[in-house]
Amino acid sequence: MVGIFILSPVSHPAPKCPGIKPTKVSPSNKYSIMALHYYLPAAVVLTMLAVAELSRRWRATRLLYPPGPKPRFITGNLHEIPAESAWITYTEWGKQYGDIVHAQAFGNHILILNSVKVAMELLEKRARIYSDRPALPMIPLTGLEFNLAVMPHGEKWRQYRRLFHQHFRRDAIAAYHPIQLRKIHNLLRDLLATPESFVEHAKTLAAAVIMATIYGYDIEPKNDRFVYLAEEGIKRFAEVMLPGSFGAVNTFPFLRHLPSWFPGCGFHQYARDASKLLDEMKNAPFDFVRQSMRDGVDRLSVLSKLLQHNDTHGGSKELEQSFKDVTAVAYAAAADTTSATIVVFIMAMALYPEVARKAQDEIDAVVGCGCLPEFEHKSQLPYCEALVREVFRWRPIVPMGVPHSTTEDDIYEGYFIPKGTVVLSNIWAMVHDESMYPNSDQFNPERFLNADGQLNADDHILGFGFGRRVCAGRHAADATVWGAVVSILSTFNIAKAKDETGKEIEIKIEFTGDLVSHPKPFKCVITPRSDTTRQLVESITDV
Ligand code: HEM
Repeated sequence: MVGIFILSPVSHPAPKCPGIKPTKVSPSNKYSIMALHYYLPAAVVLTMLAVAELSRRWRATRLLYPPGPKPRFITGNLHEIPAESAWITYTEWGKQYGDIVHAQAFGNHILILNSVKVAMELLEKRARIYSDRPALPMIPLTGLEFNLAVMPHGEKWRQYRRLFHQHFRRDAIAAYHPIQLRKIHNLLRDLLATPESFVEHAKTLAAAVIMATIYGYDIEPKNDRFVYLAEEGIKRFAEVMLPGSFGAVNTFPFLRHLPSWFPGCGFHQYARDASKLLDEMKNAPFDFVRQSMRDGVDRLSVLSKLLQHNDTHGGSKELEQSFKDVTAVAYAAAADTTSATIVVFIMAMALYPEVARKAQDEIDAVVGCGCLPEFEHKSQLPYCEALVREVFRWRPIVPMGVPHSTTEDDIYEGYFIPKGTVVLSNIWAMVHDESMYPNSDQFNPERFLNADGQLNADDHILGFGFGRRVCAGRHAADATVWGAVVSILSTFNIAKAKDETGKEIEIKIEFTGDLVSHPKPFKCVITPRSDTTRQLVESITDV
């Protein structure tokens, strides 16, 4: 508005000065005066705006970045950032520099958030500018743009996220409880048959639940084609996202324009192969559901519901594509994370048998011996709920979250955070913050209970991330993990394995250093609690 007023032509009366003869105005002079009247104010305003912007930028660049290790010329702090388990280094930096740490790599800014407080301040309260994802060149090259988890914070992401929300929000999850329980009961049978393969069984459970939920598809016990495709797809995703393998092209985007025969440009071939595989991963289960619909088989799955609705409302091919994308992402995001969390639970129970016993006493008192727990029992099992919260806290399996990035310059507590900064939530540091979780290395469900044994208010599972990009499947994940925990505890004991001399074999608490950090192989013994529970598991028929 101010600009419109200033730029409006103003009519000035000619000056009437005695003794001074008015000069005749030549056409060129006339234009100069017009220019003076009309354009000068505009030029002044534009100059003022430019100066204001420059001074804002100047002030911004004069502001300090948050504290952090001193960067080297050109490479920044790259030499100090380990390719694996970076959260350990970042937590050390947190102790030295504080809750918010700044680092650089080849001119790219990295911000590490080491406390819940700053994560809430930036990722939740300032979500408008902290909800983007870093744009890695390998993402479009491999055709991974369909993945909601790496999409930029724009209209397409909103549309996909809404679709996801419709089917995975808290009050939609109850519809999947029967599927979850059916697959969890299969897990119990598998554990009875081959307890030493508990990691494989946890993987099968996670894959089976999500495949049945989204495609209405019951996976084969071994060598399932869809599971194979999905696992290969997840591998490609992890390889593309991690700095190691494609660090060069992800750091120097111009490299993607070099031809594939150019030395060091093998990533083109990799991207082409990955793209084919990802297409197959999306298309194969989609075609299966479409074929079932043509055959008149109602698979009662997320995808068939979406397609039926779309077909009856004359929906578009574009929408159909979005359903294909969203369901494929659900599998990719759910399988690895859920199975790793269940293995963390098994590890914790072998290490802390007294915790398992307390939970078993609670289950026996509420559910009764000879019965398996149901989701209806959840509210009566506060200790078990606290135990599940502690599993998520004790060893978060996505310890660095998924990187966010900023879409605008920002200033936080006097520090300058430039547009395009990669923001990492160091969930590992947050769950080991001694001021929030004393003796944080101990597995202790009581930290989530009040003195009266009821749950306290700390129900924010930090392991699911923050803000608008918080895990879209967290309610489904929580339900599968809860169901697996109480069902296993109600029927089995978990203990450390023993060597030939009868001595317990210590479990090393070691994890892989990937985006999804899995427990490294460990031994434990899983045995039925009693003859009754053995018979109970044997009597499960629906495989
Ligand atoms: C124990 C299991 C799981 C854990 C620990 C976990 C953790 C996470 C984390 C840390 C993020 C990133 C959050 C952020 O950017 O701040 C995330 C994103 C996501 N998760 Fe999960 N997740 C789990 C299971 C699932 C399941 C079962 C599904 C689907 C049914 C799912 C779907 C997603 C999706 C779609 C995103 C991307 C959200 C976006 O970028 O907008 N997750 N998850």
